[in-house]
Amino acid sequence: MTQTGPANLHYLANPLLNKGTAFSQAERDQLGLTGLLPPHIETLDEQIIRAHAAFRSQASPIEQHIYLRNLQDDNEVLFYALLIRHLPEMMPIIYTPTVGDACKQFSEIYRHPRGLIIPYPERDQIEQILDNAINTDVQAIVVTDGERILGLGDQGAGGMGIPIGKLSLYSGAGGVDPAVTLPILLDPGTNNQERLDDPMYIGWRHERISGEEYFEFVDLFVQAVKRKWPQVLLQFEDFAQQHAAPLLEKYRDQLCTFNDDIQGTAAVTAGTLLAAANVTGVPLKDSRIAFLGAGSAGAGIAEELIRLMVKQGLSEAEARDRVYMVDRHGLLTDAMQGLLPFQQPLAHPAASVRDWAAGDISLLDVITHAKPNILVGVSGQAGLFTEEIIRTMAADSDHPIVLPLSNPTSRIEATPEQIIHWSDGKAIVATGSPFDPVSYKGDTHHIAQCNNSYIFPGMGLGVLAANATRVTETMFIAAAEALAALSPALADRRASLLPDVSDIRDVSRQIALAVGLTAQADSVAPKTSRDALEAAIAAKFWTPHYQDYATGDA
Ligand SMILES: NC(=O)c1ccc[n+]([C@@H]2O[C@H](COP(=O)([O-])OP(=O)(O)OC[C@H]3O[C@@H](n4cnc5c(N)ncnc54)[C@H](O)[C@@H]3O)[C@@H](O)[C@H]2O)c1
Ligand SMILES: O=C(O)C[C@H](O)C(=O)O
Ligand SMILES: [Mg+2]
Repeated sequence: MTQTGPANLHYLANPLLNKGTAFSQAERDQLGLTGLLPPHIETLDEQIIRAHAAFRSQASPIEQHIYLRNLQDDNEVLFYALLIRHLPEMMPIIYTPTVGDACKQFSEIYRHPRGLIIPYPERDQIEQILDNAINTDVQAIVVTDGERILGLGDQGAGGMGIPIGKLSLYSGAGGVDPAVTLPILLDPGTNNQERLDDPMYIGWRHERISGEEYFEFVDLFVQAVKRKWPQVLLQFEDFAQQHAAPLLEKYRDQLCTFNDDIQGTAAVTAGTLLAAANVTGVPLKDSRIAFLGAGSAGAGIAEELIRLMVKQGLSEAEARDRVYMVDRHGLLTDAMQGLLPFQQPLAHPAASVRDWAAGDISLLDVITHAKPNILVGVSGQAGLFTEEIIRTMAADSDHPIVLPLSNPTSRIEATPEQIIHWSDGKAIVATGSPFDPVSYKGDTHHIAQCNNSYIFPGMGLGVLAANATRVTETMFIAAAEALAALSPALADRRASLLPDVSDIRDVSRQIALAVGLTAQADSVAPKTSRDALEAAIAAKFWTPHYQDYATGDA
């Protein structure tokens, strides 16, 4: 059937359908596209080369981000084909750290609609808003409310950059068809005065609603999602500390959901530390672990490590005794006022650490007295791992493991270069944001990127391929163990603790298998054979390719 007039826009304006210069002559004839496109018909490969040159010609990472986001809003097949071919080069642009700048500048760089925005004043219309999604078969949602964007705090509606970036990795790293993904921003206002004062701010210009009103708003959203897409996987991302854990507890048994900052981070860190244990020869159960930052990520990681230490033979009390959480007011103890419910089980008896300091027990006090061999930074504050802290730690440990996980790069607790120099080359380092290898005294230290991006794409693929209805803690343990088993450091102690980013699609497939098998064992997914699950993962795994609209071939 030959189409003429505006109907052809259907193909050009929908990024899930558009092929740009790759529309064939037959398609151009049939869809009424002749004259709208330059005459030279390109292959996807040629388009990738041209798009890569254009990407390279951008003057700065944020310009490159803007370029890629525009390409994504124009032609998703080309965007993903380009991204997958150049993942190590482009991941830091569409994701951490550049996505942090994109969130800060979201209003200035806003070009096209993507996903859904649900402002608080429109809370009575959530069902209609969900109906307006351009993709109807929605299987995976990432939602944020913009309140704790990386370590950059409240970015209001600018937080939308994060669900967009995370879902780009669902498809780019996890093989989930972009047609089934949906980024969502809940906009309950912002307390970021700079945004409220900015005439260009595109969000709801109002201070954040809070308390009961806030939880009711989120509940209206979750219940509407459950009604419209009962099977959907709902990933919560970058919610503030006072909301993240309560929302997870409230919804984890109501639908297929997880909190990436709590659970995804826990799994990637556990996987990194299981791999590190093979390098150092010190099993996790014999480690002592200090955290700077006892928030969503810190507590999530701590609880996961405790579960693993118990699995390795410790009692829960023994495992808890090995974990030290330091926050703004020092080491968490049971004498502290105002600990949040999720922090309380991680507090040490005050009596057991009474002699460590006269007042608040600092991280340095913890390093001095507890002599941890593992130090994790999830404070969102730059520079807190001082030279004295690292030197003190290295003096007591042959292989100190130091993980400054705060993102983006500007928030890191200490750079790999600093840590390796201060520890005289002894430290094993992994970071939340990407870093180049460090040379020190003739050795090259590879810096793994310990970021939940190694987990959530495979988790998403596994949940969808296995038809899981819930996300359990054991599924995250399985993901951590699968990741650790893929560590290049198993074969070569000098290699990175985690697989190269260029291998992340294979990593995601392996994690998906482990997650799917565990979902079946946990009875949250229909039982199948391992072969059938592998086949389901392979069938679900999307690679960018063009459909032939002339013949109807997919
Ligand atoms: N690498 C990853 O995959 C990954 C995953 C999740 C979070 N993160 C990063 O971790 C950081 C924290 O995230 P979160 O979700 O836990 O946030 P959060 O707000 O829940 O927790 C941060 C905690 O750090 C504490 N803190 C702040 N300043 C401190 C100081 N000077 N000394 C000690 N503690 C201090 C806060 O009181 C809070 O409890 C962010 O920068 C985030 O980007 C990284
Ligand atoms: O987004 C990231 O890079 C990791 C993590 O989810 C974070 O909030 O820092
Ligand atoms: Mg996050």
